[in-house]
This record gives sequence, structure tokens and C-alpha cells, in this order.
Amino acid sequence: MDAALAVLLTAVLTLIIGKLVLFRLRCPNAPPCISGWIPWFGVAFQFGKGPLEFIEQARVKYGPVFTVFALGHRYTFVTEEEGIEAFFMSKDVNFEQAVQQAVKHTVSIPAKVFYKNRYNLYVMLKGKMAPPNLHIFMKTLCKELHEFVEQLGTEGTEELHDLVRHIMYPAAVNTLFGKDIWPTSRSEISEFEEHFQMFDEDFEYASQMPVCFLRNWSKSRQWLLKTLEKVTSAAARTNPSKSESKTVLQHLLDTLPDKHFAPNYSLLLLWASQANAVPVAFWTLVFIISHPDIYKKIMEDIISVFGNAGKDKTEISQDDLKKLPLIKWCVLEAIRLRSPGAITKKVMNPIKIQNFTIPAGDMLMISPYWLHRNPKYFPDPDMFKPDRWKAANLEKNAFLDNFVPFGGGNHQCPGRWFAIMEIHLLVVLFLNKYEFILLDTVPKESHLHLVGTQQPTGPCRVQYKLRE
Ligand code: HEM
Repeated sequence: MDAALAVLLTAVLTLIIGKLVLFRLRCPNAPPCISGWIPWFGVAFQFGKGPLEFIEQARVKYGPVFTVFALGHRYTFVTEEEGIEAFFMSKDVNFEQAVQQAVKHTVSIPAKVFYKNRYNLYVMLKGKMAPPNLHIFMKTLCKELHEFVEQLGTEGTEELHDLVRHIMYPAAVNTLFGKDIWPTSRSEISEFEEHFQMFDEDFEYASQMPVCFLRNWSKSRQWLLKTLEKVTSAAARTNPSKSESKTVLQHLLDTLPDKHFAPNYSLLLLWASQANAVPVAFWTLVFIISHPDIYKKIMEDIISVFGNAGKDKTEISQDDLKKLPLIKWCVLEAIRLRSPGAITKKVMNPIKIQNFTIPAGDMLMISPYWLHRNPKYFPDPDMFKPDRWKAANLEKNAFLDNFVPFGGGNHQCPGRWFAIMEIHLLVVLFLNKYEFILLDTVPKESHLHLVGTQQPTGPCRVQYKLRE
């Protein structure tokens, strides 16, 4: 080996060992750390290949609290009660600090603007989409869903994820952002879907790396921001004075003092409202159709509420949804099985979890996906068992213990009740109108991403025809 190279390697190794020794001296009780041997890069490669598998294997090998070092960051995972409680409740961890960089990379909102506005926007969204206000959306959402479902005709064969996407994107967007200000012709919708899909697909990479490496992603973001510039100025122009007549987008505009960032915030809201809800609706339908006993029971329930007809544009109310609890359980069970791979907070002051001290600066992580597979909390965790939701007090809007797909504590997803309602409604509307047959086996979920709901790994075609 070349002498200069040998000197360089020795220097690098000394530096790494020195840093590790220093870290251990400063934080003697830090959890076991999986760091690899490449400086700064850490185990990014192994982790990136299949992050969901990686964290489960690490839990088995290193115990319930462990740190993964990758791309210069320390990600400390907690997998049991004590750590989860700290994740949701501790004042020493911070949500805003954990997500700010990702927000800056993906929708170009600077740190100062983000910190100034986040709380007010969160409170506004949480209030507008709280359970007592959901009736405001119900009529429009039902009408919009019908309009796009009509376009499916009397029968056909389609990839189910595409089918759900074509209906849910425009219906939800028209409901939350306002109908007449959003491009809604067929070609505009498909262009929008194409760009949104690209934006969503690489969102996780874009949140962590310079976007110059993601050229197609950047183009789609640009297209979406340009479209949202027009949408937000139309929403501002037509903003009514009465609060009840405003769309969620118009409430957002009223709450945001930095108006020139309105398209950026709208893109963030658009992503948050679609990225998880669309695949969850897909999974709910796939799970139902692939379980004949559950499908049969659901159809009996639907017939008992709406009678035999499925052809008309049946208006569905919140009371109707209440009479169809099994479908709501199916939605929640699909969410349980396809929950975000990880959610994050930043450790601001060292915190003690079990016998470990997690140092300030670490990203503290929990994995709803794996938590929901712990048989201690969910017996037969890999099985689709909607009946387990009988035990939840859904009348009082309480989930089952340790069900955390929407986060917890002060930062729970403000759109969660809207999401559950829109998926419930879509499933009722679909199954009331059409009979479905699965043409492919149920695809596996992709383990490639930690952010958000898992996407299917392969196609899943269905044949549908109007119910007799
Ligand atoms: C099944 C569907 C959904 C899932 C699984 C989901 C999950 C989540 C999660 C895990 C978070 C972060 C919580 C944390 O880190 O503690 C979040 C935040 C958020 N979600 Fe959802 N979400 C869904 C649907 C929606 C919908 C339909 C909307 C809007 C209509 C929405 C709006 C938001 C917003 C605005 C935030 C950021 C809140 C903040 O600034 O603190 N989500 N969601």
C-alpha cells in the first residue's frame, strides 16, 4: 500500500476512535450505537437499503433502546412503554426542531418563518377538523366523491391503487382547497397526480439531501408550487367573510401573516392530507375484498342501511356512517397494519430512559409500524382483525392503547378525524355501488421508507361492476 494512503487511513481511524472515546467519556450511559466504520456516513447504506427491517433487527440484537448513526446524525429508537411515554410527554424533546430541516428542504419554508407560524396553523387545523366540525365537510365530500366515482362507469378492470387515487385526490382537494379554484379537467387532474406522485415518492429523500440530486422531483415541486400560486391567489380573491363558508385553505390564508409563503404552506398541507390517506384507503379496500367473510358481513350491513340499490348517488350522512361500525374498524385496522415507519422528535436536554441517558442533539424515534406489531398490545398482530376495535371507545373518540399512527401528546395529526371519515365514506360509497373481485394476490407493503404509510410493492387489479 502506498505510504501516504496508509498515513491517511491511520489518521482517519485515529480520528474516529478519538471521537468515539470522547463521546463515551461525555455520555457514559448512552445506548448501544450501531455506527459502522465509515466516518460521518455511518451505517447509512445498510440502513437505507431497508430501514424498517434494519430497526427491527437492531431491536432484537441490541435491546429496546439503541442508536443508529447515519449521515452525521444519531437516531435513537425507543420501543417500549417508558421510552414511548418520554417520546410523547417529555418537555426535553421537541417536534418542531425535529421536522424543521425537512420542511425547509421539501417546501422551502425558512426556519424563522416555520417556527413563527407552526403553532397557530396547527391550532387552526386541529380546530377546523375536530370531530364536532366534520359535518361541515360531509356533504361536499360525499358529492365530490360521487362525481368522480360516476366516471368509472358501470363496470371495468383497473389497478386499485390508481382507482382510489383518481377518486380521492380530486374529491379531497376540492373539499379542502375549494372547488372552483382548483384545476379539475381530466387532463389537469392527471398532470397534477403525476407531479404529486413524484413529489410524494421522493419526499423522504428530499427531506434529507440537497434537492439538486433529485432533478425530476425538483421539477414536480416547481410545477406544484406554480399551480398553488394560482390556487392561493384565487382563494384569497374569493375569501368569504363568514367563517362557516371558508375552505380550510382560506382559513390557512387568514392565519398566515407571511402571505408570500402561502403556496409553500399549501403544498405542505396538500402533501399531509394525501400522502397517507390515499394508500390507507387502498389497503382498507384490499383487506376487505380479500377477506370474504368480512366482505360479506359488510355488504349485509350496507344493505341494511341503504337497501339493495347501489346505482343512485346515495347521500351518505354521519349518522349512516355510525350505523356501519365494522367498516370504520376495517379502516382503523388497515391504519394499524400500515402505520408510519417512524416519527421523530429532537432531544433538547439529556433524558433518562431505562438505564440509558439519551444525549441532547439525538433524534428520538418511535416506530408506529413495529409498535403495532407487538403481540403484548395487539394479539395476533399480523392478522387483519377488525373485531379487535370493538374494545375501543370510538363514541368518545378514543383509540386502542398504544395505537399511535397519528403521533401522540401535543402534536397528534390534526387531520386524523377527517382522514378516518373520508376513508370510511369512500369505502361505503364504493362498496354500495360496485361489486369488486380481486384479480391479483394482495401485494406486500414496501419497507423502503420510514416516513408515512407503506406503499404496495406491486400492482393489485380489481374487476368492478354495478351491484344488481
Ligand atoms: C391515515 C391518514 C393519516 C396519517 C396516518 C397521518 C399521520 C400523521 C403523523 C404521524 C403526523 C406527525 C405527528 C408527530 O410527528 O407527532 C401527522 C402530522 C400532520 N398531519 Fe396527518 N396523517 C393522516 C392524514 C392527514 C390528513 C387527511 C390531514 C389534513 C387534512 C393531515 C394533516 C397533518 C398536518 C397538517 C400535520 C402536521 C401537524 C403539525 O404541524 O404538528 N394528516 N400526520
